[in-house]
Amino acid sequence: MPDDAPALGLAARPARSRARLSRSAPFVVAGLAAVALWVAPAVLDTFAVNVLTRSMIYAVLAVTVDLLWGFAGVLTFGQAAFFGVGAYATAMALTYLGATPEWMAVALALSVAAPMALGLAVGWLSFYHRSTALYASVISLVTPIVVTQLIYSGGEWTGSSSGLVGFDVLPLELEGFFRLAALVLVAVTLAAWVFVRSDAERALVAVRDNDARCAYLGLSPKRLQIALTTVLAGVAGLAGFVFANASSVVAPENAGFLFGTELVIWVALGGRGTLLGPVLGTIAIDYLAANLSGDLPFLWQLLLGTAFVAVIILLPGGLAELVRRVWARLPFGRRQAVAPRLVASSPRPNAAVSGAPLLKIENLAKSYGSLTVLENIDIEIRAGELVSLVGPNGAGKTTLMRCLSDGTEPFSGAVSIGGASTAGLTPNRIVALGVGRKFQVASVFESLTVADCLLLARAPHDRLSPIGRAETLSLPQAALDVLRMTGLDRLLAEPTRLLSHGQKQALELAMVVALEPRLILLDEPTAGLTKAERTTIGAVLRTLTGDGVAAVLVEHDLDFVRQISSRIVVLHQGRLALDGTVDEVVNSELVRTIYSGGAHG
Ligand SMILES: Nc1ncnc2c1ncn2[C@@H]1O[C@H](COP(=O)(O)OP(=O)(O)OP(=O)(O)O)[C@@H](O)[C@H]1O
Repeated sequence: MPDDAPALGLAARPARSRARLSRSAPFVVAGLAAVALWVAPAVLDTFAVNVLTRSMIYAVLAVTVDLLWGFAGVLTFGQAAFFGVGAYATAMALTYLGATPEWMAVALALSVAAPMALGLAVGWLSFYHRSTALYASVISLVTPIVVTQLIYSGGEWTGSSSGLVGFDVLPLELEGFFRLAALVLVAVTLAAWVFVRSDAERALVAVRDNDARCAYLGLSPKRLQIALTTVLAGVAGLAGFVFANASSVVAPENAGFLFGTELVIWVALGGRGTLLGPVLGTIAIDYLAANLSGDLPFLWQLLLGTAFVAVIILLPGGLAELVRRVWARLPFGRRQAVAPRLVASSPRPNAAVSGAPLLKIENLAKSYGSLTVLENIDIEIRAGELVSLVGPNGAGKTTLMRCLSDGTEPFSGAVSIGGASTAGLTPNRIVALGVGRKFQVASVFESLTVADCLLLARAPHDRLSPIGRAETLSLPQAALDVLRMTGLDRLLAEPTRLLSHGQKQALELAMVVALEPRLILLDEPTAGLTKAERTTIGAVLRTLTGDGVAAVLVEHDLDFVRQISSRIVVLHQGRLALDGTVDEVVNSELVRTIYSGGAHG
C-alpha cells in the first residue's frame, strides 16, 4: 500500500480542482450533444436527416481511425474493410435469415464478431513480427482490396458488384435511424474521449514514440497494438450494422480502399489526435459533399483535394489546431498541466538471498555473420554485487547487455536469471524475471511528461487505468531519491523533450529503478554528465546494491568504476580478459596493455 507521506508533488490545488472540472467535461458535452441530436430531427428537413444519419455513422469510423492514427501512430486505410464486413454480415443475416428480433440480435453479434476476427488476424499480421508502422499501413491498404474482391466473388450471396438491397431492417422511421446513429456516435466518442485522457492511453503514445523502450518496461507493444486493432475493428463493424439497417443497402464500395482513404483525409482535415476534430470534420465534409457533389461533381473533388493539401501544409494539426490556437489565447483557455502527487511505495520483501548466482552466463558466444563479437563468456553475479564491464571500444560490452536483456537475440550458450533460462524470452518477459535495463542513449518518451514516463515504468506493478488518471504516483524510495537529487521532482508535468541530456539520463535511471528490478543493467549511465550528476548516480547505485540489487555497469569512466564497483570484468576483442576485484584489475599489467592498444587476441 502506498504511504501517503511524503508528498513531493506540486501543491497545485486550484489546478487540481480545474482538472477535476475538466474530467467531467466529456460527460457534459456528450449529454448536451445527445439532447441536441435527439431533438434535431424535429427541426431538420428529410434530406438533412437522411444525410446526417450517414455522416454520423462515418464519424464513428473517423473516431476509430483517429485512435489508431492520431494516438497510436498507425496510419490505417483498413477501417473501411471492417465497416464493410460488419455491414455485409448484417445484410446477409437479414437477407437470408430474416429480421425477427432473434435474427436481428444474431446480425448484431455477427456484425461485431466477424470484423473483430478479421481485425485480430490483421493485427497479428501487422504487429506480431517486429514489424514497422509502415508495414502495418501497407497491410491496412491490402485488407480493403481483399475484402472487396471477396465481395465481388461472392456471387448471389453477396450480390457481387450490385451489393445487397431491400432486406428487412430494424422497425424504425427515418428519425429513429438518425437517433440511433447519434446514440452510437455519442457513446463511441465519449468512450474514446474518456480513454484518451486515461493512464492506459499513455501506453499507446509510448508505443508510438519508442516501442523498444516499452518492451524494456515490461509492456508488450505488439499485444497492445493487436488488441487496439481488434477492438476498433469491432466498433467499425457496429457502425456497419447501423449503416446496413439505416440505408437498407450495402455495396462493395462500403468496404473499399477508396472509402478507407477518404476516412483518413477527413480525419486529417478535422485534426488527427483531437477526437472531436475528426468527428466534426467528417460530419461537415460528408454533409457538404452531399450538398455540393450533385451540382459540382468534379469541382467538389478538386475543392476537397485542395483543402487537404492546404491543411497539410498550413495546419498540420487540421482544423482543430486552429480552434486550439484561438482557445489557448483566451484567458480561461490556458491549461495548467497537473502532475500526480509523488508518494513512496511500500518496500517489497526481498526474495531470500541464497548463495546461488542471480545472473549466470555460460559459454556465451555471438556472431554477426562471419564477425565473432563474443566468445566463451562465463560470468556469475550475485545479489548485492556491482559488476563493471569495461573494455576498449568494440570489445562487445553493449552486445553482451543486449544478449542479457533479450532472449530472442540469436546467440549460443546460456543465460539464466534467478535460475530461469532467458532463452527465447522477449524483453518484456525478461523484465518480468526482475531485470531493468538502461540504454546507452537516454531512451525516454518524447511526447510524454516526466510523470507519464514514470507511470509507465510502474505498469508491471500498478495497473494502468483505461478510464482515468491516477492522482498519485507511488515509486520506490530509490526512484524518489533520483528524482529529488536531480530536481526532476519539480518537473513532473514537464514534457520530456524539454529536458536536458543529464535530466533525461536521470529520468531513465529513475524509470529503471521504478521497475524494482533484482538485476539492473546500465549502459554508460554517466556519459555526458557533470561531476555532480555522476556522484548522484553513484550514490543511487550504492543504495540499490546495498538493498540486495545486483548491477552490471558498462562504463568508460574508470575513476567512477573504481569508486563504486565490487568487481570488474574486462572484455577484450569479445573475450573475457579478466574477472577480478577492483585492486586486481587496476594493478593488472594485462589491462594496462589492453588499454594502451598492445594486446591482440
Ligand atoms: N548489429 C550489428 N551488426 C554487425 N556488427 C555489429 C552490430 N552491433 C555491433 N556490432 C559489432 O560488434 C562489435 C562489438 O560492438 P559493441 O557495440 O558491443 O561494442 P562495445 O564494447 O559496446 O563498444 P563501445 O564501447 O564503443 O560502445 C563491434 O565490432 C561492432 O562493430
